[in-house]
Amino acid sequence: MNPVLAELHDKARAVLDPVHYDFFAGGVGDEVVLAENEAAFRRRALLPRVLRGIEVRQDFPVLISPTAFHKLAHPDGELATARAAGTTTLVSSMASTVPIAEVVAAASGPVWFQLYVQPDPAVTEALVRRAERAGCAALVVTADSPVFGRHRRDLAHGFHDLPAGLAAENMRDLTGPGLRTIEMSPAVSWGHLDRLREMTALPLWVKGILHPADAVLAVEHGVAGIVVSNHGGRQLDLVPAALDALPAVADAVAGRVPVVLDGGVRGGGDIAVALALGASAVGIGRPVLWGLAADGEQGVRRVLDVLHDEFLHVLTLCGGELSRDVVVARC
Ligand SMILES: Cc1cc2nc3c(=O)[nH]c(=O)nc-3n(C[C@H](O)[C@H](O)[C@H](O)COP(=O)(O)O)c2cc1C
Ligand SMILES: O=C(O)C(=O)c1ccccc1
Repeated sequence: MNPVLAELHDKARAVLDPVHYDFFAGGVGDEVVLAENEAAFRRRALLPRVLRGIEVRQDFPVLISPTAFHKLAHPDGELATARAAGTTTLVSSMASTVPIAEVVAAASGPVWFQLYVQPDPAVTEALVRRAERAGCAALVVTADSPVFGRHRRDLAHGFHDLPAGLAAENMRDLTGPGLRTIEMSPAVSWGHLDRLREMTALPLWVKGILHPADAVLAVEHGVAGIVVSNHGGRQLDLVPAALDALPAVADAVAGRVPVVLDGGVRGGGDIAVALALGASAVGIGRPVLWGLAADGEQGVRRVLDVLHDEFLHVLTLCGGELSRDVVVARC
């Protein structure tokens, strides 16, 4: 792994309360998928093209994936993440410990709002209005969580609640005074997505697609984009690595909407592999949390800078362009 990312992860592990480290680091069940997300990249090799005479000039195809409770990592929480994002799109978790309006105000680039559709439609609508008023540029509905994942590390620690003074601030005073808890609901369906599309002019993304048939349904329901994701191995521990699910989803979508991949991206080479297999960009989850815990805004900035620098380097070594044929199995 890149030594800067390794150093930030080590420092995060050292400074965080072990309960909070395990909340961030952990996955569901036996954590098979957690490990597979990273291992899947190591099972691929890049087959570069040469002598193409291309000087790479390319946008940084990275988003910050939504992760909950940044104040557990650093006192500045999501404000530090937003400041560090620069021009990188920040997908801000509905479960942020800073209200979305303050996250957007701290950011200089686009902020998208990640939403778990709530069983009470009035609460969902209030959250959408909150995101709109804040100035969010898109809504990302997470579809892979009909129930909370069973995270054994959290259960072993008895970690259920945020410490005193921290809260999921977007849930404050939504339809009455006080704090609401975030609920997951197996009743959430494509119908809810349709209602969201009618409710708001914001581009609507869906996150947590693995099956190509669901990708087709998402396109038919008018989404602006799809995030191929297994929630960083935190929901169902029997699914494929996110990278292994990507090609079939990309084929099914056939360029009609952008496809973003998240899960296990830990270096510039991983970004290149995901792009070659059909992603238009990748999302970064835990490495951002390690940067934040290790060194606040500066740590997150270092994570993004290292990934950007490595990606451009790899892309140049690959001849400047990525297509499916430049990725082969590493047997
Ligand atoms: C600590 C933690 C909290 C997360 N919280 C959310 C969340 O609130 N909403 C969401 O859609 N995904 C959430 N995710 C999933 C991430 O958006 C993303 O899919 C995943 O972390 C990507 O994998 P990576 O960590 O290997 O980069 C969370 C992940 C972690 C590790
Ligand atoms: O931990 C998670 O993966 C997650 O998505 C979440 C959702 C709501 C509250 C806290 C975490």
